[in-house]
Amino acid sequence: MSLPPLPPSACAFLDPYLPSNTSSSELFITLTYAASLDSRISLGPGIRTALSGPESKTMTHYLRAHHDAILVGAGTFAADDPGLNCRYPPASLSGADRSQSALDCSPLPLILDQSFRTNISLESKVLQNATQGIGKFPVVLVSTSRYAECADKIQALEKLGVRVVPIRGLTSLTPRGESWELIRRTFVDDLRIKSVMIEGGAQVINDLLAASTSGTSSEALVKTVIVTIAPVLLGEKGVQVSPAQAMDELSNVRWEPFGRDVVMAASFGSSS
Ligand SMILES: NC(=O)c1ccc[n+]([C@@H]2O[C@H](COP(=O)([O-])OP(=O)(O)OC[C@H]3O[C@@H](n4cnc5c(N)ncnc54)[C@H](O)[C@@H]3O)[C@@H](O)[C@H]2O)c1
Ligand SMILES: Nc1nc(=O)c(N)c(NC[C@H](O)[C@H](O)[C@H](O)COP(=O)(O)O)[nH]1
Repeated sequence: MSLPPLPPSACAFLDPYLPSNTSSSELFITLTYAASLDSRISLGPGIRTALSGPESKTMTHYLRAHHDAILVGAGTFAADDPGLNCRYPPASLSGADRSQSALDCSPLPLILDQSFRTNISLESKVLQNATQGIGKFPVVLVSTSRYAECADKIQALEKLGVRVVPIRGLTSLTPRGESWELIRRTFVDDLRIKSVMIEGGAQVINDLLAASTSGTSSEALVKTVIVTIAPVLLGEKGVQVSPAQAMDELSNVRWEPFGRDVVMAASFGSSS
Protein backbone atom coordinates (compact mmCIF):
# COMPACT_ATOMS: atom_id res chain seq x y z
CA MET A 1 0.00 0.00 0.00
CA SER A 2 1.49 3.34 -0.94
CA LEU A 3 1.35 6.01 1.73
CA PRO A 4 -0.39 9.36 1.13
CA PRO A 5 1.96 12.36 1.32
CA LEU A 6 2.07 14.42 4.50
CA PRO A 7 0.75 17.97 4.11
CA PRO A 8 3.20 20.77 5.04
CA SER A 9 1.08 21.51 8.15
CA ALA A 10 1.76 17.99 9.44
CA CYS A 11 5.53 18.41 9.00
CA ALA A 12 5.36 21.81 10.73
CA PHE A 13 3.54 20.11 13.62
CA LEU A 14 6.08 17.25 13.94
CA ASP A 15 9.39 18.97 13.21
CA PRO A 16 9.88 20.71 16.60
CA TYR A 17 9.73 17.27 18.28
CA LEU A 18 12.35 15.60 16.07
CA PRO A 19 15.85 14.72 17.32
CA SER A 20 17.39 16.90 14.59
CA ASN A 21 15.82 19.92 16.29
CA THR A 22 17.50 19.42 19.62
CA SER A 23 20.82 21.00 20.48
CA SER A 24 21.57 18.28 23.04
CA SER A 25 24.23 15.68 22.25
CA GLU A 26 22.51 13.17 24.58
CA LEU A 27 20.70 10.10 23.28
CA PHE A 28 17.23 11.13 22.06
CA ILE A 29 14.43 8.65 22.73
CA THR A 30 11.01 9.07 21.12
CA LEU A 31 8.18 6.88 22.37
CA THR A 32 5.41 6.43 19.84
CA TYR A 33 2.39 4.17 19.51
CA ALA A 34 -1.23 4.10 18.38
CA ALA A 35 -4.01 3.56 20.89
CA SER A 36 -7.77 3.24 20.83
CA LEU A 37 -10.13 5.53 22.76
CA ASP A 38 -9.98 3.00 25.62
CA SER A 39 -6.13 3.04 25.63
CA ARG A 40 -5.67 -0.38 24.01
CA ILE A 41 -2.98 -1.03 21.43
CA SER A 42 -4.27 -4.34 20.11
CA LEU A 43 -7.37 -6.52 20.30
CA GLY A 44 -5.53 -9.03 22.50
CA PRO A 45 -2.07 -10.40 23.27
CA GLY A 46 -0.34 -11.44 20.08
CA ILE A 47 -3.02 -9.99 17.77
CA ARG A 48 -1.78 -7.57 15.12
CA THR A 49 -4.32 -4.75 15.06
CA ALA A 50 -4.16 -1.86 12.60
CA LEU A 51 -5.27 1.30 14.39
CA SER A 52 -3.57 4.08 12.45
CA GLY A 53 -5.27 5.34 9.33
CA PRO A 54 -3.19 6.03 6.18
CA GLU A 55 -2.32 9.62 7.18
CA SER A 56 -0.98 8.71 10.64
CA LYS A 57 0.80 5.67 9.15
CA THR A 58 2.69 8.09 6.89
CA MET A 59 3.46 10.14 9.99
CA THR A 60 5.08 7.09 11.61
CA HIS A 61 7.25 6.55 8.54
CA TYR A 62 8.22 10.24 8.55
CA LEU A 63 9.34 9.77 12.16
CA ARG A 64 11.27 6.61 11.21
CA ALA A 65 13.22 8.63 8.62
CA HIS A 66 14.35 11.00 11.39
CA HIS A 67 15.76 8.44 13.85
CA ASP A 68 18.93 6.33 13.77
CA ALA A 69 17.15 3.27 15.15
CA ILE A 70 13.69 1.82 15.82
CA LEU A 71 12.94 -0.60 18.66
CA VAL A 72 10.13 -3.08 19.29
CA GLY A 73 9.79 -5.71 22.01
CA ALA A 74 9.93 -9.43 21.31
CA GLY A 75 6.16 -9.67 21.88
CA THR A 76 5.53 -7.19 19.08
CA PHE A 77 8.04 -8.86 16.81
CA ALA A 78 6.26 -12.22 17.27
CA ALA A 79 2.74 -10.77 16.89
CA ASP A 80 3.23 -8.28 14.07
CA ASP A 81 6.14 -9.52 11.91
CA PRO A 82 7.04 -5.83 11.41
CA GLY A 83 9.12 -4.58 8.48
CA LEU A 84 10.70 -1.78 10.56
CA ASN A 85 11.93 0.18 7.54
CA CYS A 86 11.01 3.61 6.22
CA ARG A 87 8.47 3.53 3.42
CA TYR A 88 8.19 7.31 3.12
CA PRO A 89 11.50 8.37 1.58
CA PRO A 90 11.92 11.99 0.50
CA ALA A 91 9.42 12.65 -2.29
CA SER A 92 11.96 14.49 -4.43
CA LEU A 93 13.72 11.20 -5.31
CA SER A 94 12.56 8.74 -7.92
CA GLY A 95 13.55 5.43 -9.52
CA ALA A 96 16.84 3.86 -8.36
CA ASP A 97 17.57 6.88 -6.19
CA ARG A 98 14.34 6.25 -4.37
CA SER A 99 15.24 2.65 -3.41
CA GLN A 100 18.70 3.82 -2.34
CA SER A 101 17.01 6.47 -0.28
CA ALA A 102 14.61 3.91 1.28
CA LEU A 103 17.69 2.14 2.66
CA ASP A 104 19.41 5.36 3.73
CA CYS A 105 16.41 6.76 5.52
CA SER A 106 15.46 3.47 7.21
CA PRO A 107 16.40 3.24 10.87
CA LEU A 108 18.40 0.37 12.35
CA PRO A 109 15.80 -2.20 13.56
CA LEU A 110 16.29 -3.28 17.19
CA ILE A 111 14.38 -6.14 18.80
CA LEU A 112 14.41 -6.07 22.60
CA ASP A 113 14.37 -9.71 23.62
CA GLN A 114 15.71 -10.22 27.11
CA SER A 115 15.11 -14.00 27.14
CA PHE A 116 16.14 -14.46 23.47
CA ARG A 117 13.00 -16.16 22.18
CA THR A 118 12.84 -14.37 18.83
CA ASN A 119 12.53 -16.53 15.75
CA ILE A 120 13.86 -14.61 12.78
CA SER A 121 13.88 -16.40 9.47
CA LEU A 122 14.37 -15.42 5.86
CA GLU A 123 10.58 -15.12 5.66
CA SER A 124 10.52 -12.43 8.38
CA LYS A 125 9.55 -9.08 6.86
CA VAL A 126 12.48 -7.32 8.46
CA LEU A 127 14.93 -9.68 6.73
CA GLN A 128 13.05 -9.58 3.45
CA ASN A 129 13.37 -5.80 3.47
CA ALA A 130 17.07 -6.00 4.34
CA THR A 131 17.86 -8.53 1.61
CA GLN A 132 15.92 -6.45 -0.93
CA GLY A 133 17.97 -3.39 0.05
CA ILE A 134 14.96 -1.42 1.36
CA GLY A 135 15.76 -1.76 5.07
CA LYS A 136 18.66 -2.40 7.39
CA PHE A 137 19.62 -5.75 8.94
CA PRO A 138 18.26 -6.02 12.50
CA VAL A 139 19.98 -6.26 15.87
CA VAL A 140 18.55 -8.40 18.68
CA LEU A 141 19.25 -7.16 22.22
CA VAL A 142 19.39 -9.97 24.79
CA SER A 143 20.40 -10.44 28.43
CA THR A 144 24.05 -11.26 29.12
CA SER A 145 23.08 -14.64 30.54
CA ARG A 146 21.10 -15.69 27.45
CA TYR A 147 23.90 -14.37 25.23
CA ALA A 148 26.37 -16.66 26.99
CA GLU A 149 24.03 -19.68 26.72
CA CYS A 150 23.04 -19.39 23.06
CA ALA A 151 26.22 -19.50 20.95
CA ASP A 152 24.67 -21.77 18.27
CA LYS A 153 21.57 -19.63 17.83
CA ILE A 154 23.71 -16.50 17.62
CA GLN A 155 25.89 -18.07 14.95
CA ALA A 156 22.84 -19.15 12.91
CA LEU A 157 21.37 -15.63 13.09
CA GLU A 158 24.68 -14.04 12.13
CA LYS A 159 24.67 -16.15 8.96
CA LEU A 160 21.38 -14.41 8.08
CA GLY A 161 22.92 -10.99 8.70
CA VAL A 162 21.32 -10.51 12.14
CA ARG A 163 23.53 -9.18 14.96
CA VAL A 164 22.92 -10.26 18.53
CA VAL A 165 24.13 -7.83 21.19
CA PRO A 166 24.14 -8.49 24.95
CA ILE A 167 22.76 -5.80 27.24
CA ARG A 168 25.64 -5.54 29.67
CA GLY A 169 24.60 -6.15 33.26
CA LEU A 170 21.08 -7.37 32.34
CA THR A 171 20.23 -10.83 33.69
CA SER A 172 16.97 -12.61 34.42
CA LEU A 173 17.33 -11.32 38.01
CA THR A 174 17.53 -7.61 37.10
CA PRO A 175 14.50 -5.76 38.53
CA ARG A 176 12.28 -4.54 35.64
CA GLY A 177 12.62 -0.96 36.86
CA GLU A 178 16.39 -1.03 36.40
CA SER A 179 16.67 -2.56 32.96
CA TRP A 180 16.01 0.62 30.92
CA GLU A 181 19.12 2.31 32.24
CA LEU A 182 21.17 -0.72 31.09
CA ILE A 183 19.41 -0.70 27.71
CA ARG A 184 20.13 3.03 27.36
CA ARG A 185 23.83 2.38 27.97
CA THR A 186 23.82 -0.31 25.27
CA PHE A 187 22.34 2.20 22.78
CA VAL A 188 25.10 4.70 23.57
CA ASP A 189 28.18 2.55 24.27
CA ASP A 190 27.69 -0.48 22.02
CA LEU A 191 25.36 0.61 19.21
CA ARG A 192 26.56 4.24 19.14
CA ILE A 193 23.18 5.54 18.08
CA LYS A 194 22.08 9.10 18.82
CA SER A 195 18.33 8.70 18.41
CA VAL A 196 15.89 5.84 18.75
CA MET A 197 12.18 5.63 18.19
CA ILE A 198 10.39 3.06 20.34
CA GLU A 199 7.16 1.64 18.91
CA GLY A 200 6.03 -0.81 21.60
CA GLY A 201 4.47 -3.08 22.61
CA ALA A 202 2.63 -2.76 25.88
CA GLN A 203 5.31 -4.06 28.24
CA VAL A 204 7.96 -1.88 26.62
CA ILE A 205 5.75 1.23 26.70
CA ASN A 206 4.56 0.76 30.28
CA ASP A 207 8.06 0.05 31.63
CA LEU A 208 9.57 2.94 29.71
CA LEU A 209 6.90 5.38 30.95
CA ALA A 210 7.51 4.18 34.51
CA ALA A 211 11.30 4.48 34.11
CA SER A 212 10.97 7.98 32.60
CA THR A 213 8.57 9.26 35.24
CA SER A 214 11.15 8.88 38.01
CA GLY A 215 13.65 11.23 36.30
CA THR A 216 13.83 15.01 36.22
CA SER A 217 13.52 16.71 32.84
CA SER A 218 17.28 16.62 32.19
CA GLU A 219 17.48 12.95 33.15
CA ALA A 220 14.21 11.78 31.60
CA LEU A 221 14.83 8.69 29.52
CA VAL A 222 12.15 9.56 26.97
CA LYS A 223 12.40 13.02 25.39
CA THR A 224 9.32 13.00 23.17
CA VAL A 225 6.03 11.13 23.22
CA ILE A 226 3.97 10.91 20.03
CA VAL A 227 0.68 9.06 20.39
CA THR A 228 -1.90 8.42 17.67
CA ILE A 229 -5.45 8.12 18.99
CA ALA A 230 -7.72 6.18 16.66
CA PRO A 231 -11.52 6.55 16.91
CA VAL A 232 -12.19 2.93 17.90
CA LEU A 233 -12.83 1.03 21.13
CA LEU A 234 -11.03 -2.32 21.43
CA GLY A 235 -12.72 -3.59 24.58
CA GLU A 236 -11.48 -5.09 27.81
CA LYS A 237 -9.67 -8.04 26.21
CA GLY A 238 -7.42 -5.57 24.41
CA VAL A 239 -3.78 -5.03 25.39
CA GLN A 240 -3.73 -1.90 27.52
CA VAL A 241 -1.22 0.93 27.80
CA SER A 242 -1.26 2.13 31.39
CA PRO A 243 1.90 2.51 33.47
CA ALA A 244 2.08 1.22 37.04
CA GLN A 245 1.70 4.70 38.50
CA ALA A 246 -0.08 7.92 37.59
CA MET A 247 2.03 10.50 35.76
CA ASP A 248 1.55 14.14 34.84
CA GLU A 249 4.89 15.10 33.38
CA LEU A 250 4.19 16.09 29.79
CA SER A 251 4.94 19.56 28.51
CA ASN A 252 4.89 21.31 25.10
CA VAL A 253 1.70 19.38 24.39
CA ARG A 254 0.14 19.79 20.93
CA TRP A 255 -2.60 17.92 19.09
CA GLU A 256 -3.12 17.61 15.34
CA PRO A 257 -5.74 15.72 13.30
CA PHE A 258 -4.35 13.18 10.80
CA GLY A 259 -7.29 11.94 8.71
CA ARG A 260 -9.75 10.38 11.15
CA ASP A 261 -7.07 10.04 13.87
CA VAL A 262 -5.65 12.66 16.16
CA VAL A 263 -1.96 12.77 17.13
CA MET A 264 -0.56 14.15 20.38
CA ALA A 265 3.06 15.25 20.51
CA ALA A 266 4.66 16.25 23.81
CA SER A 267 7.96 16.51 25.64
CA PHE A 268 8.74 14.60 28.79
CA GLY A 269 9.51 16.76 31.81
CA SER A 270 8.99 20.46 32.46
CA SER A 271 8.62 23.02 29.62
CA SER A 272 11.69 23.85 27.56
N1 LIG B 1 -0.77 -0.01 18.43
C1 LIG B 1 0.54 0.06 18.54
O1 LIG B 1 1.12 1.15 18.35
C2 LIG B 1 1.35 -1.15 18.86
C3 LIG B 1 2.73 -1.04 18.84
C4 LIG B 1 3.50 -2.16 19.14
C5 LIG B 1 2.88 -3.34 19.51
N2 LIG B 1 1.53 -3.41 19.54
C6 LIG B 1 0.89 -4.66 20.02
O2 LIG B 1 1.36 -4.95 21.33
C7 LIG B 1 1.32 -6.36 21.55
C8 LIG B 1 2.68 -6.82 22.07
O3 LIG B 1 2.95 -6.23 23.31
P1 LIG B 1 3.60 -7.09 24.52
O4 LIG B 1 3.47 -6.30 25.76
O5 LIG B 1 3.03 -8.46 24.47
O6 LIG B 1 5.10 -7.28 24.07
P2 LIG B 1 6.33 -6.26 23.85
O7 LIG B 1 6.44 -5.92 22.41
O8 LIG B 1 6.29 -5.15 24.85
O9 LIG B 1 7.56 -7.24 24.15
C9 LIG B 1 7.77 -7.78 25.43
C10 LIG B 1 9.22 -8.26 25.50
O10 LIG B 1 10.10 -7.13 25.41
C11 LIG B 1 11.20 -7.29 26.29
N3 LIG B 1 11.08 -6.24 27.32
C12 LIG B 1 10.00 -5.44 27.57
N4 LIG B 1 10.27 -4.61 28.59
C13 LIG B 1 11.52 -4.89 28.99
C14 LIG B 1 12.36 -4.37 30.01
N5 LIG B 1 11.96 -3.39 30.82
N6 LIG B 1 13.59 -4.89 30.14
C15 LIG B 1 14.01 -5.88 29.32
N7 LIG B 1 13.28 -6.41 28.36
C16 LIG B 1 12.05 -5.93 28.19
C17 LIG B 1 11.07 -8.66 26.92
O11 LIG B 1 11.82 -9.55 26.14
C18 LIG B 1 9.57 -8.94 26.82
O12 LIG B 1 9.30 -10.32 26.76
C19 LIG B 1 0.98 -7.00 20.22
O13 LIG B 1 -0.38 -7.38 20.24
C20 LIG B 1 1.22 -5.89 19.21
O14 LIG B 1 0.38 -6.02 18.10
C21 LIG B 1 0.75 -2.34 19.21
N1 LIG C 1 1.68 3.56 14.59
C1 LIG C 1 1.12 2.34 14.67
N2 LIG C 1 -0.16 2.17 14.33
C2 LIG C 1 -0.76 0.96 14.40
O1 LIG C 1 -1.96 0.84 14.08
C3 LIG C 1 0.01 -0.16 14.83
N3 LIG C 1 -0.54 -1.41 14.90
C4 LIG C 1 1.35 0.05 15.17
N4 LIG C 1 2.14 -0.97 15.55
C5 LIG C 1 3.55 -0.71 15.77
C6 LIG C 1 4.37 -1.90 15.62
O2 LIG C 1 5.76 -1.65 15.66
C7 LIG C 1 4.08 -2.62 14.33
O3 LIG C 1 4.70 -3.82 14.50
C8 LIG C 1 4.56 -1.88 13.13
O4 LIG C 1 3.72 -0.77 12.88
C9 LIG C 1 4.56 -2.77 11.94
O5 LIG C 1 4.69 -1.97 10.85
P1 LIG C 1 5.81 -2.16 9.72
O6 LIG C 1 5.58 -3.49 9.09
O7 LIG C 1 7.17 -2.05 10.35
O8 LIG C 1 5.48 -0.97 8.89
N5 LIG C 1 1.87 1.31 15.09
